[in-house]
Amino acid sequence: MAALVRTLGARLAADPSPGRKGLLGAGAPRRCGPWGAQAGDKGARRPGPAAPLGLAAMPGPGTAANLREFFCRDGFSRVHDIQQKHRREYGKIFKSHFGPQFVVSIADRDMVAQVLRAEGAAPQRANMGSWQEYRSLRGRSTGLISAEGEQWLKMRSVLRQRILKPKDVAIFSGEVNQVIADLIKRIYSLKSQAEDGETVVNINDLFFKYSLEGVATILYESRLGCLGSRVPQSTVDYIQALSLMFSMFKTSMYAGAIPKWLRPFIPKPWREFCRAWDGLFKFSEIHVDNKLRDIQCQMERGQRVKGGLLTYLFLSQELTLQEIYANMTEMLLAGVDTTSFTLSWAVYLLARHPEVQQTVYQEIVKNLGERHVPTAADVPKVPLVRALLKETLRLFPVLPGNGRVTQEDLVIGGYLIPKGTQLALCHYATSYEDDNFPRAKEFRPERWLRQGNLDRVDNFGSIPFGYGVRSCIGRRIAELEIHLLVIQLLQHFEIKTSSWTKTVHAKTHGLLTPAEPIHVRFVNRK
Ligand code: HEM
Repeated sequence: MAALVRTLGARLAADPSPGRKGLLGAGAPRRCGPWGAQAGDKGARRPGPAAPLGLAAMPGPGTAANLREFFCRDGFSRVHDIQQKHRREYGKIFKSHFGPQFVVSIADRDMVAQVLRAEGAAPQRANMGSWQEYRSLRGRSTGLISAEGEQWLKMRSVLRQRILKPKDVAIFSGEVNQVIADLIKRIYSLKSQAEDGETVVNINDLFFKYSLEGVATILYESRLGCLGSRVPQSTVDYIQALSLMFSMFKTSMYAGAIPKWLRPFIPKPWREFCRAWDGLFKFSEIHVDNKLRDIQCQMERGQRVKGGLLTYLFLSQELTLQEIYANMTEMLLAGVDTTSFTLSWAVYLLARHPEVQQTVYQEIVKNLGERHVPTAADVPKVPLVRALLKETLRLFPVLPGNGRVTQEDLVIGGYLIPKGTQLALCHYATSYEDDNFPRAKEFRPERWLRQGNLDRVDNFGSIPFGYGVRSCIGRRIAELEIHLLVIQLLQHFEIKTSSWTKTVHAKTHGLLTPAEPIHVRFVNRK
């Protein structure tokens, strides 16, 4: 590893801006957005009409320090902490090198807003070279996450018609409620096996199965059986591939960060990266093919074919079969851990804050009743449930940072940032700024409640689903799964800390995850 650090360090020192001529300030700007240095330029180092500074003048950790932080001090598990540390040390905008990549980090609400509001028609999130390379190696298509440009625009315009708006996903309330009914049964069964009759250990395991079952029900229009006592083998294989993908997070980061020419010397990261993807694709192909066979049978019998997202994709023929496989694979990857970790954090926060839990419960009972099974139409009647999710994602944004590659020269914070620069938007750091959220460290869901119809509680300091045309396409699915489950959990149980519930810390493991398992007591309401 030391040799790797030395080699990368030497290459970066020799070529501080790989692939970009003039990145460190040399070369004339091609075009700056009309928003320019003055608009919302809260963090500018040299305000006013002065010419923007070049990147050479931007502060930031040195290459060697950054490599040490990430590769030797396990910085990959502390991405969220490092954001805050660098924000304190270097200010709201700073530069760093990560492997062969040069990154400008932005840890300021107004600058983040400036970047995202200025996006073009097909924003690029990050260099997806390693994802794209795997796909072309195996003859597979890219999906929404890995695609760029025209290809992305085409797929996004097809998928957005079916799942982007709350009303599109409201129709899945019935299916989601069936999954919730199974989860509640499972909780009763786990409680009955516990010594105290109440404690469920490692709730993320439970919510992982719920999220996988829930999102697969919507994406594949079929049940996987994750919440039963015997999980089918193909699902077990998938879970293994998924955990390989995440446990290999660091490895897959290395797979992207390690240049190709180093692969013969360090083959494992790339090999494991491909193995994990093979498993994820295989699972999607099995379920997509099953659905396709079903539809063919129905058509042969002369029946009218009706269905959800996948059926629509087959019948409309707007995407090729390879594109359907790729999108189902990438959406499933994006839709399971994100939802399950968010649920784990929400339940943890409710257990630790009984007074908040009681207020949310009272609102549910008052506006929906003690046993009414809610649908999407009921969610606006319990604004505190929505506020709870927003506050959970503010404190524990499952994606602590996001990325954009600039598509034209930009002036941000008084610096000229050339087209093609990788930006890191530090959402975790901005979520904990008192200026953005008074008493930011405190869990106060009510901060998200609207005072009146005209009041909008938007805040670029916390945008856990991203923003704009490339924001999370599964947001409404995740919200439906989480809102409906939280309502029913609180209708059935009072959630309490167990004697084992300690303060749980966050660590970055690809996503912002609990560093320790969370155990809680589900106490029956009646
Ligand atoms: C709590 C749950 C979730 C959170 C916090 C979350 C967050 C995010 C974020 C921050 C992005 C990047 C947005 C941007 O670049 O502006 C994203 C993208 C994406 N998410 Fe989610 N997500 C969640 C659940 C889901 C679910 C359930 C699905 C699928 C059903 C999903 C599918 C996707 C896809 C496909 C993209 C890429 C979109 C594109 O590039 O066009 N996500 N998500």
